[in-house]
Amino acid sequence: MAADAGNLVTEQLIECMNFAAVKHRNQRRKDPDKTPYINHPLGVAYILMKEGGITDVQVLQGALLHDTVEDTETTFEEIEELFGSEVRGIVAEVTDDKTLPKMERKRLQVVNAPKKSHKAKLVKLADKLYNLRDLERATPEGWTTERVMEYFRWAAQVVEGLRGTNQMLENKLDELFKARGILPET
Ligand SMILES: Nc1nc2c(ncn2[C@@H]2O[C@H](COP(=O)(O)OP(=O)(O)O)[C@@H](OP(=O)(O)OP(=O)(O)O)[C@H]2O)c(=O)[nH]1
Ligand SMILES: [Mn+2]
Repeated sequence: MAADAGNLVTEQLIECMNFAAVKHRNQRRKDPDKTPYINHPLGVAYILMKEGGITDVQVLQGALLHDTVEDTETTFEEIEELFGSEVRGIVAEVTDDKTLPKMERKRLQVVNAPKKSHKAKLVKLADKLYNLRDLERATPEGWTTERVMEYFRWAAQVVEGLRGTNQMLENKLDELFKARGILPET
């Protein structure tokens, strides 16, 4: 790759990391340590690169920004202005409508997963993989064992609709589901 092209990609990614860090600056994860929220979008992009083999810069940008509109005051217009329409599109596809009741949002994720673009499906697979591993690592404050198990069962339904997208990520998700008895052992 030409040096200039490489520098552009580096700049695009660092712009997103900084934007997400600023937007999520006051947020913490739900674990007892109150981990900074930014660890999550960074980790989702890291999973895509290191475990999914993904180098598509727009997918990685989408991963870094994927919770900014859903969880902060960020707008889609802002994302488009700074990062372009394709990144805006990926973020829009993975953003839940927080005005809907939680059960409806959860149901829509299952129903809509198969209709998502390939790039949005990649971000969703890595998001679920990160969150399930996070649940294995620490139980969010106030969550019962049953609620954790319910999240695994729901995530497995969403992942059903994302299959055929990235075998490496899907295999790692399947290992987690199997360990919980959610998929039949093959
Ligand atoms: N496992 C885990 N999740 C945490 C933690 N802190 C925050 N979260 C976030 O909580 C969401 C899952 O919790 P839920 O109770 O199911 O959903 P809610 O936040 O919308 O109410 C995920 O949102 P999301 O990334 O938008 O994904 P999704 O689950 O909505 O698809 C996840 O990123 C934590 O310590 N552990
Ligand atoms: Mn997320």
